[in-house]
Amino acid sequence: MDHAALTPPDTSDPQRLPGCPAPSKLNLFLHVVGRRADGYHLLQTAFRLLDWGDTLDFTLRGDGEIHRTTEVPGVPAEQDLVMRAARLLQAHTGCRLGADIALHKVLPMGGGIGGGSSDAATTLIALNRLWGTGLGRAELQALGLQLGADVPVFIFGRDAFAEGVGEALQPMALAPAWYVLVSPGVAVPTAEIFCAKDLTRDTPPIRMADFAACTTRNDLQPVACKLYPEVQSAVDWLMQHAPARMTGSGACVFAEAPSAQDAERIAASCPQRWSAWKVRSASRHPLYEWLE
Ligand SMILES: C[C@@](CO)(OP(=O)(O)O)[C@H](O)COP(=O)(O)OP(=O)(O)OC[C@H]1O[C@@H](n2ccc(N)nc2=O)[C@H](O)[C@@H]1O
Ligand SMILES: Nc1ncnc2c1ncn2[C@@H]1O[C@H](COP(=O)(O)OP(=O)(O)O)[C@@H](O)[C@H]1O
Repeated sequence: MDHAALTPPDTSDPQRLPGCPAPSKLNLFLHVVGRRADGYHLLQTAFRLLDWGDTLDFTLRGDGEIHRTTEVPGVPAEQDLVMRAARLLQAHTGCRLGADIALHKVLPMGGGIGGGSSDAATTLIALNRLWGTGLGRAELQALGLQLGADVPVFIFGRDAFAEGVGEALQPMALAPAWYVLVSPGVAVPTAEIFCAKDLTRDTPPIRMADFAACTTRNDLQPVACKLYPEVQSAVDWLMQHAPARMTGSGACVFAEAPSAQDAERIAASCPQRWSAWKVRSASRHPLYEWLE
């Protein structure tokens, strides 16, 4: 399947920000190196931003109310990370303005490609502009972390080597690449994978400088594949074409392709019961320039 590239929105109307992009991500590797006292896991991972994502429209309201104006199957408005992000920014800044927010969802949910987290990050970045609340990148990242471990990287806005629970970020220079992304049609709950008894939690830490030379893996993959056999089937299928790996806590599986044509050809041959896309890397978040 093909999709439109993400572009920055039209900013000509001070009351509206239509078509704000929320890109997806891959975890090129993911090592669990320890566990905090609160149960959260200490990770090392390489986040790669992708030129494919959801889009959101924001319209200013003067009455302080925040509404989601679109239906998102399986995500009631009150549980939507978008609504939680908007309320968090409003409370943090004491802003008296509100917004109508339309979320156009295209990313598979529970896919390990960070859709919900990216929607939340785009909401923080866009409303910070629309409301004129003036928070800087670091403050927005810290706010985003309250919503989820994956939110800060989308505000950071660049490919990153991440440590901690995913919030300690260093920029990473990665060559542009094409990927095949396969969604095996199951949603994997992140918490279930981190809770698993047989998860490897003691992978020795690596240094960012050694990333290219090291043998890496996704420590969450064996657990997800055991609990969700379709994920293992997708890895096995994609492996026939190129070295394949699961992203995040799953369920999506990806492989780098030598060219756009190869990515297209492999995606087109994906078994009918799954979805597959040709996806290009993005070196910057499309809203990167909006923050200092
Ligand atoms: C695994 C990763 C890799 O990028 O991505 P996804 O597969 O979700 O996209 C992330 O660490 C996920 O981040 P995110 O999806 O924001 O997770 P959160 O909402 O913060 O956490 C969901 C649950 O996962 C567990 N969790 C999450 C992150 C972490 N470092 N250790 C954990 O133990 C916790 O049980 C937490 O309650
Ligand atoms: N805006 C949103 N988009 C997607 N999922 C959301 C959103 N808000 C809350 N969620 C919840 O978060 C869960 C996982 O979100 P998602 O980001 O798609 O997956 P992952 O964490 O695997 O990358 C969903 O199953 C859903 O219950």
